[in-house]
Formats: sequence, C-alpha cells, structure tokens
Amino acid sequence: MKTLVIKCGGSIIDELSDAFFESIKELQSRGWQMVFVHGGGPDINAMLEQSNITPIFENGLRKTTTEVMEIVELMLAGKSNRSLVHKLESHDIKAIGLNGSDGKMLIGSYINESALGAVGEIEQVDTDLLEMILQKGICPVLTPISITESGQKLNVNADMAAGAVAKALGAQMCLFVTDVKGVLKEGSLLSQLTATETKEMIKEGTIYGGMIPKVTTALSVLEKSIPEVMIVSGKSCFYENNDFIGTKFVTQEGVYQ
Ligand SMILES: Nc1ncnc2c1ncn2[C@@H]1O[C@H](COP(=O)(O)OP(=O)(O)O)[C@@H](O)[C@H]1O
Ligand SMILES: CC(=O)N[C@@H](CCC(=O)OP(=O)(O)O)C(=O)O
Repeated sequence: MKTLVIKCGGSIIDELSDAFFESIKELQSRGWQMVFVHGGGPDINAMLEQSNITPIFENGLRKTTTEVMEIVELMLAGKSNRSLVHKLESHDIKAIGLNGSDGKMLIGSYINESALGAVGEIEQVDTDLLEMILQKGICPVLTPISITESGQKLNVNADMAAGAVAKALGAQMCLFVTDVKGVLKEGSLLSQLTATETKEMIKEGTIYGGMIPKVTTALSVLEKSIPEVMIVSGKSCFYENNDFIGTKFVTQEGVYQ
C-alpha cells in the first residue's frame, strides 16, 4: 500500500465536489491508503466574529489566546471535522474523525508563546495509532490540534500539521487541497515549481496569505524525501488519466532525486 496524506483547507471543505471524491476513490482502487488532515480557518473566523473577537494573524498563524483556543477546538473538532467525515462517508469512503490531541497522537511545542499564545508546531506523531486505523481500511481524519507533553492544547496550522504527519508516516505523497487549482501567476496555473521559484514568488508578493504556509510546508515535505508534493483543487477532479492536475513541487533539477 502507498500512503497519501491529504490536507483539506477550511476554504474548501464545504465546496468539495463529487469529482473530488471520485478522484479519491480512483486512487484507493489503485492501492493508495489515505490520511486526511483538515483546516477550518473560515469557520473559526466566523465564530470569533459572533463572539466579537477580531482574528489576528502573524505570518499566516493565528494569535491564539485561551478564549480563541476554545473556539478553535470547537470549530475544528465540532464542525469542520464532522463535515469532512460526513462527506467522505456519504461518498462510500470509510472515515473516522479524531482530534489531533486525542491519545497524544500529535505532540507539539509552542512556537513563540509570548507573541502567538497557544500556537504550536508538531514534534512527534503517534504513527502506530494511524497505521492501526489504516489497516482496517479506514481513513483517519485529523484536526491539526496538538498537545504538549505536559497536556496543554496547541493550535497548529493545518498545512504544517499535514506536513508533519506525512513526514512521520514516510508517505509517498502529500496533497494540499484548496479552493484554487494550484499556485497561480497572472491567472495561469503553474504546473511545477522549484524552491527558488517559490521563494522568489513569496518575495515579490505573487504568493501571499494562506498560500504561504502551504508552499513553505510543501517545500519542507519535499526535502524530507516525500517524492510527490502537490497543491490541487477540491472543486474539480484532480486525478485523470494517471496524472494529477495542480502545482507539483520539484527539486531544482526538475525531478525528485
Ligand atoms: N499565487 C497564488 N496562487 C493561488 N492562490 C493564491 C496565491 N497567493 C495567494 N493565494 C491565495 O491563497 C488561497 C488559499 O489559501 P487559504 O485561503 O489559506 O486556503 P486553505 O483554507 O485551503 O488553506 C487562495 O484562495 C488565494 O486567495
Ligand atoms: C495556528 C493557526 O493559524 N491555526 C489555524 C488552524 C486551522 C487552519 O490551518 O485552517 P486552514 O487550513 O483553513 O487555513 C487557524 O487557527 O486558523
């Protein structure tokens, strides 16, 4: 079995198309097992707004006070996770939802507590638990919430969480599913990108906002020897005629070594 980690952005969960699920099923029939990690940024923002709290981001990461963390967990575990699991199940894809912090599956540490509050990065992943679920033919669906060794919950950017899970599992592929076809330049899809090109696009502002943690994680995953790393759209079919449609990250030479 080949392992594929799929990150589903909060921007797309509610808009995932039937064609997207057809692509998932096609890949399953070709021997891929899948772990999903999802975001939920727009849902979190909407609930913060209802609570009269203004979302604050620094370099794409949400400043997370104790009050914000409660809403983050409520929306990720109670809404986004439920919604993705339900959609997978209704397309006959067996799935089980888990909060990343359950059973100390995703162990994390603070990035910069004084500046960002309870925002973390993942240090360790309990791959045994994930593999047990995969062996049963079920797709684990994880929130990106992690927990410190001493038991504090941390809010982790979902792109970064997916990258950590892919590395820990030694996945053959990591896909970032979002609301655009891939990385765009002047409206056109870039079918492949090197690290140098990506960094240049960030510097010139062609890649901005939520696309920054996505491409940065994609490059770090590629460096960790995961052969296939892509950004694809959840609005349409992303796998056709044995080929993936989107932006593929490649080493400078153009091929993965
Ligand atoms: N060069 C780019 N190409 C495509 N999208 C980009 C680019 N730079 C920034 N973006 C923005 O990034 C968004 C995807 O990131 P984000 O909204 O955080 O999605 P997700 O919830 O899937 O993580 C796109 O909808 C687009 O507005
Ligand atoms: C630390 C941090 O920023 N965490 C993110 C977690 C959710 C997420 O990443 O959702 P998307 O994939 O939809 O952006 C947040 O609070 O929005």
